[in-house]
Parts: sequence; structure tokens; C-alpha cells
Amino acid sequence: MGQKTKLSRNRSLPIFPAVLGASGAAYRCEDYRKPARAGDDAIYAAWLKSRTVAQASGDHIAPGNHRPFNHTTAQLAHELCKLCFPDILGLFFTLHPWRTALMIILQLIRGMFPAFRGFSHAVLIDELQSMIISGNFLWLRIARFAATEMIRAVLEYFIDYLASSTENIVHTSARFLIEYKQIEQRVRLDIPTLSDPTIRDLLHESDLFVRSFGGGSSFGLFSIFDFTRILVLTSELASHLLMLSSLIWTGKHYSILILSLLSALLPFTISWLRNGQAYSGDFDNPYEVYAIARQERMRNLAYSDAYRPEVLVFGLGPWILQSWARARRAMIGLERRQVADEHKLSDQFWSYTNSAGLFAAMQNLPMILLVQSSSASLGTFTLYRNSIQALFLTARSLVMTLRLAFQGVFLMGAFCAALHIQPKLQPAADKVVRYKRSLRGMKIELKNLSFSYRNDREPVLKDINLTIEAGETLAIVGPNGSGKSTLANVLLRILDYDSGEFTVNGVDIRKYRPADYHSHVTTVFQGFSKYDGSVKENVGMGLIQELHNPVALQTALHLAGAVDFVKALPQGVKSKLNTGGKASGWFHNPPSEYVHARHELSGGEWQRLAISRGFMRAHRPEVELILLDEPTSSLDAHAQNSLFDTVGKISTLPTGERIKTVIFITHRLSTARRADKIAMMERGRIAEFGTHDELLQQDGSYAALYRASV
Ligand SMILES: Nc1ncnc2c1ncn2[C@@H]1O[C@H](COP(=O)(O)OP(=O)(O)OP(=O)(O)O)[C@@H](O)[C@H]1O
Repeated sequence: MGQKTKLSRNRSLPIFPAVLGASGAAYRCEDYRKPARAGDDAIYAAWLKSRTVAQASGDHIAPGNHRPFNHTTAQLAHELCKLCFPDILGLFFTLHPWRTALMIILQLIRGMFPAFRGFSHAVLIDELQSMIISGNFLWLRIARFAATEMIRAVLEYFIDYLASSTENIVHTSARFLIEYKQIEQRVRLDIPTLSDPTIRDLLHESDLFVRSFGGGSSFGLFSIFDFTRILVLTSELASHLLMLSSLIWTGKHYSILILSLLSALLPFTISWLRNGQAYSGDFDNPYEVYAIARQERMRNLAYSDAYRPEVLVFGLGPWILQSWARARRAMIGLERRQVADEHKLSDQFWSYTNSAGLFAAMQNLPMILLVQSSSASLGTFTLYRNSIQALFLTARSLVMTLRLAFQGVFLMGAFCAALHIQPKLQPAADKVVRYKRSLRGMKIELKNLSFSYRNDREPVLKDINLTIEAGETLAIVGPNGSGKSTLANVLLRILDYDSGEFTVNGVDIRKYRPADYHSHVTTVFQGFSKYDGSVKENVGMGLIQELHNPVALQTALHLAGAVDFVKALPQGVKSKLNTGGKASGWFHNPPSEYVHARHELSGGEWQRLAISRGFMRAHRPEVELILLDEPTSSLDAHAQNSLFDTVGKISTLPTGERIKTVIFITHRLSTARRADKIAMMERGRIAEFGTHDELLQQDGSYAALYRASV
């Protein structure tokens, strides 16, 4: 379904024409099916290398931490800029071509304002000086100068306003687009891809990049829009330099200019060098990373309502508090160490703040030389002095911005690389086969199939050999932890397998697009989700295109035996439900009015809603497999029988012909005997396989379990 989703036209957001309008086709969800470009791998490789070079030990730095500035990282940053910048800028240009161009031009013009302002003031001072010396005050001339000044100020204000509003519009739509891309990137990734630790780190840094769009350099991050600040600062620096060189234009005076520049840049250079060498505000050793993670985990345990019952029952409060305090103290220790480092630096003689007076005095030296060797006016001196100071401050801001930008480039690299991650379960475009329907249910064959969650662990599924004929009903039973749910997830194509064969209707499952395959199955998970929303949403999520179809909703509720309790709720299917966990959209706990407006359900009622969700699509002809993982664990015996009767009816034509394959996992062996075949799992293997009677005759584990249960 995700692949077919298109963004609907949204008329209330006129600032996103290219994204949401007719020409926005370029941003449809199916975009990600485009083949990977050659550069995509290079972006990922450069990003990955930047994380390794940052640590001498060869370990990776924690996501979000600063890369040191050295030759290798500079080269990698350069490569990432080359590969990503055209794409990112291209995105903005696609949104607002002329506004983006205007934004860049206006930023360049904006940067020239300070130098022009200084020049204009200098002319005014000279004029006043000559009037004071001559004693001849021409009010008309003064008025003309005042008017010119005012026009300049109004013009500056207007350009400033235009630049800010243009930037604002581009920024708002760019932020929308970037967030849109982030969500698009996330919903298309499957579980095996998301469980790869490197991919998780990549997505973490990609998220930091997206967060940096939230407003300037929030969270201490560099926003892509700070790149426009680099433009302003560069043009400001250039205009000051131009101004200074026009003041001192002979060869002799150039040596004064160079002396001036050196004296202006000296404090900043020393401060930067020392900062660069002595202080890095990162937490990048494993212990620090562990402390941060533990602190967050404990905070989450303390805040989240989802854990509250177990926290209370098991008396976890003191332990959470102690663990959080230990991790927090460790963090405070680290922060203090960093602050101490900063203070040590600021005590240094060469530190900029304490020696500003000395450097200011040094900057006067070239001016004295200038006075001696020219007939400069008072305005010229003022302009010269101000330009030197401004040059120093601008250069300082520019280098600080560039240092931040340097880190921002790696986050941008992560974002670009994340856009092109190929989901692990997605077959290569040239290998894709469309789902082959059997019309009598799904035929599934597993041969020597093995699976482990981690390569370094013992397989959870070992040498599974299983054939389920089209239209058959299979019960999977076995002790806790024997691998039943894992097998279900492999069958549902949520997890991949490591070795062996898995065919569906005679076709290798790896050739089907997961989304295509999923449109032919329905399921009820053992750990089903409770959605923070209404009954209607909780059920309708099973077939989202029928969410607003009351007949489809009522049928699904009826099949799951959920009609009566839903009717009893004050707003029926529109009643909002209390999930018990942290409701989305609230940072800590939602306000009490919000909670009280929601309705509590029992465990069995929630399970019936999960079953209704599965039934939203179960009866549809294209659905060929119904897989139920412990669907009746919270239901009474009567409800359990009625559920399996319903599944039987849905999967059989009135003529008695089977049209759907049914697999269910259960601990209740009285239910299992209803199936055509039973697979008894033990320690990741299918230990016994056959009909109920055959297994009883074998007198093995199943027979023992059955005897114990009756
Ligand atoms: N996401 C996971 N990551 C790592 N290991 C897992 C994961 N899920 C399950 N396991 C491990 O796989 C093994 C099989 O778990 P599984 O949930 O498949 O068993 P089960 O037979 O369904 O158990 P139960 O009857 O309790 O539901 C267990 O040892 C479990 O610890």
C-alpha cells in the first residue's frame, strides 16, 4: 500500500506548489523505487569512513559527535559536498526556482551593507568636519545628506525585509520537503534494514540533519540555511577588504593594510588554534555513550505510562532512580571536565576575551602610521578603524560558521545516503516477479530454512522443512521460545532467512516485492499494536482504503465478536481509546482532560479489535494466507471456538472448496486439533509434523503436551 500512496493535493498550503501540486509528481512515494545511482554508494562510503577516521582505535564515533578537522575528514567533507550539495540545492530550486535564486542574491547584497554604511557615515563626518573648520553651515547641504542617509537606511531595511521574507518562504517549504523525505525514507525501510546498527546510526545522523531545519542552529546544530550566512559573511568580508584597499591604495600603504589585517586577525587566530587543539565538546568514548544511553533509558522508564504497571508491581522505582542518578552523575562529571577545560583556556594570556584591550591597542599602530604618511580626513580614519574592527569580527564569525558547517556536511551526507538505502527485503528491479495467485490459497514450501537474529548467535530456526498445501490449515505449537513467532515473521516476510529455500506458489519468496506479497496476506500478531486513536482507526488500519467505509468496519467487528462492546462505548466506533502508554504528541504525560476523554478496554477487548483489524481484509479474494499468532490468548473458550469457526467460513466457499491457507500459532492444543496438520516446534526445529491423530500415535512431545493439557 505504501508504494502506491500518492500525496493528495493540499490547497491550504500554497507555499508548497511543487511538492503538493500537479508538478509535485516528482515527490510521490514510489520515488524510492528508482534505481540507485553510482554516487549513492560513494556518499554512504564517505559517511561511513568519516565515522571511522574519527577514532584512532578504529571504532565508530557515536552518531552526532563531531569529526575532528584533519586532512582525511576535510577530503571526505569535500567529497560529500560535491555529491550531496547539487541534490539538496536542486531540491530547493525545484520548490522555488526564482525565490531561491533571489534569496542567494539578496544575501550577497546584504553582506555589503556594513561597508556601505561605514562609507556613508565617513562621507557625512568629512562633510561636517569641513563645515566646522570653515564655519560655513549650509543647511540645505546638511538636509541633502540627511535625506541620502535616510534613503540608504530605508533601502537597507527594504532589502533586509525582502531577504528575510524570501528566506522564510524557502525555509518553510524546504523544511516541509526535508521532513517529508525523512518520513518517506523511514516508512519504506523494513525490519532487517532497520535492525542493522550502522543503518540505525546513519538514520540518527540523518534525523539530526532534519532537526537542524527546525530553526537556525537549534540543538547546537548547523542548519543548511546557515550556508546562506556564509554567503553574507563572505560578501561582508570582501566589501570591507575592498573598502580598506580603496583607502590605502599605494604600494607603501598596502604594507600598512597588511599590518592592520595581521593585528586584527591575530587574537582570533590564536584563540581558534587553542580552541581547536584543547577542547572538543564531544562524548565519544564508549563509556560516555553508554552513560548517555542509560540516562535516557531510565528517564523513559520513569516517564512512560506503558511501563508504569510493571514498575509499580515489581517495585522498580528505586532502581530506576539510582541507575538514572549514576548515569547522570557520570554525565555531570564529564560536563564539568569540559567546562574546566574551557575555563583553563579562557584564563590563558592569549585568550581573546581577556586580551581584547591589548589587541585593540595593537590595531591602532597601523593607523598611526597611516596618519603620518597621508593627508587622510577624520571620516577616512573612522571608516578605516571601523572596517578593521568589522573585518576582524566578520572573519571570526565566518570561521566559526565554517567550523559548524564542516560538521553539518557529515549530517547532510547521512541524510543523502539515507535517501538511497535499499530495503534489504526489496528484490533487485531485474529480479522482481509479480505475486503468482493460486486462487485456492497459498502453497508454502520451506526447505532446510535457518535463521538467526544475529550472526554471532545460535540460529533460532534450524533446518526447517515444511510444506503447506494451498487451502490447508496448519497449527504451530511448541514450548515458549521454540521459535514459533519467529517462523511466523519469516512466513509473513517481515524477517528474511539466512539459508535454505522458501517458495510461495512455486516462486522464490525473495523475488516478490514485500508490499506485493503483503497484499495477499492478513495477520493478527501476538504482540499486536494498540493505536492511539479511535476504535474506527484501530480496526480500519487493517485495510486503510476502507477506513471510512462503515459497512466494512461493522463486518470486521462482527466477525471478531466485537460489535457489542463497541456499541456500549459512548461514541461507538468513534470512541477514542486509552492505549495505556505515552500518547503520541505529548512530551511527558498528556493532560488529564485528554486521558479522561479516552476509554479503557480490557485485554480481551483489545485483542478483539486486533482480530477485527485482521478481518478487515481476510475475506477479500486476493488474500490467500491468514496467519494468526496466539489470536485467542486473552479470549474465553467460547470466543475462541467462534473465532476459529469464522476463520473456517472465510477460508471456504459454500461449495466446501478451500480458498485460503490458514496458519495459526497456539498453546491451546484443543484448538490445534482443528487444523489439518500440526507442526510441533522444539528449540528452533520442527520436531514432529502430522495430523492430530498421527502425532498422538507417535507418542512424542506433542502427545505428552496434549495429555498434560487435557
Ligand atoms: N527480536 C529478537 N531479537 C533477538 N532475539 C529474539 C527476537 N525475538 C525473539 N528472539 C529470540 O528467539 C527465540 C524464539 O522466540 P519466539 O518469539 O519465536 O518464540 P515463541 O516460540 O513464539 O515463544 P512464545 O511461545 O513464548 O511466544 C527466543 O529465544 C527469543 O529470545
